[in-house]
Amino acid sequence: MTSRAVLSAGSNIGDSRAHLQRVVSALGSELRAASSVYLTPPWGGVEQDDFANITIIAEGERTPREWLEFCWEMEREAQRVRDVRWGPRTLDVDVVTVEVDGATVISDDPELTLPHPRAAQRAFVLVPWLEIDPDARLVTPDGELAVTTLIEALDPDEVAGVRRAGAAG
Ligand SMILES: Nc1ncnc2c1ncn2[C@@H]1O[C@H](COP(=O)(O)OP(=O)(O)OP(=O)(O)O)[C@@H](O)[C@H]1O
Ligand SMILES: Nc1nc2c(c(=O)[nH]1)N=C(CO)CN2
Repeated sequence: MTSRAVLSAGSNIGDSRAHLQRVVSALGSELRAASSVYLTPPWGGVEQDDFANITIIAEGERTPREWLEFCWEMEREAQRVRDVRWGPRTLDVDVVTVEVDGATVISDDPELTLPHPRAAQRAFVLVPWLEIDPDARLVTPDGELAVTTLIEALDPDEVAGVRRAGAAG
């Protein structure tokens, strides 16, 4: 079984670039592509510092659940404290979507919902993803859509707020 995961990582506490870089490094030979680091205004209505975000493509023999466990492990290592929903954090790693043997995995399990139910609304996920995969597509409740189409549907100010800040690392 070969699986391909798109992961989104964000940080707005501490050395954000270092937190993101550790995720990239931890993937080792499973890393296929990592976007530049983007500085992004906070999404979700909580007043807080801007985030640094990256989107990553990884490939390996992991099940979807094992990709989630990788995300948890990364968050644990960054000593993330669960506090305010959509609030500040040292590191947040989400599984955006997983393909197993070329087919998109669909799951409504609250512990691992796939594709991630809010990814289509998040410029901080989609813009970096497009950088590393110009043909990226996401399965949404409205069908499978090109990431470019999803970005066009977002608030242009939100998209413009996602600023490339240089290579990861
Ligand atoms: N696709 C997914 N990727 C990561 N976590 C998920 C996913 N689907 C469900 N979850 C569950 O969501 C729980 C809460 O995640 P987390 O605290 O990172 O949420 P959040 O970052 O505040 O919000 P959001 O889910 O909107 O990014 C996780 O413990 C995990 O079990
Ligand atoms: N720009 C941006 N906003 C967020 C982010 C994030 O990674 N980037 N993560 C959040 C946690 O769910 C809430 N809001």
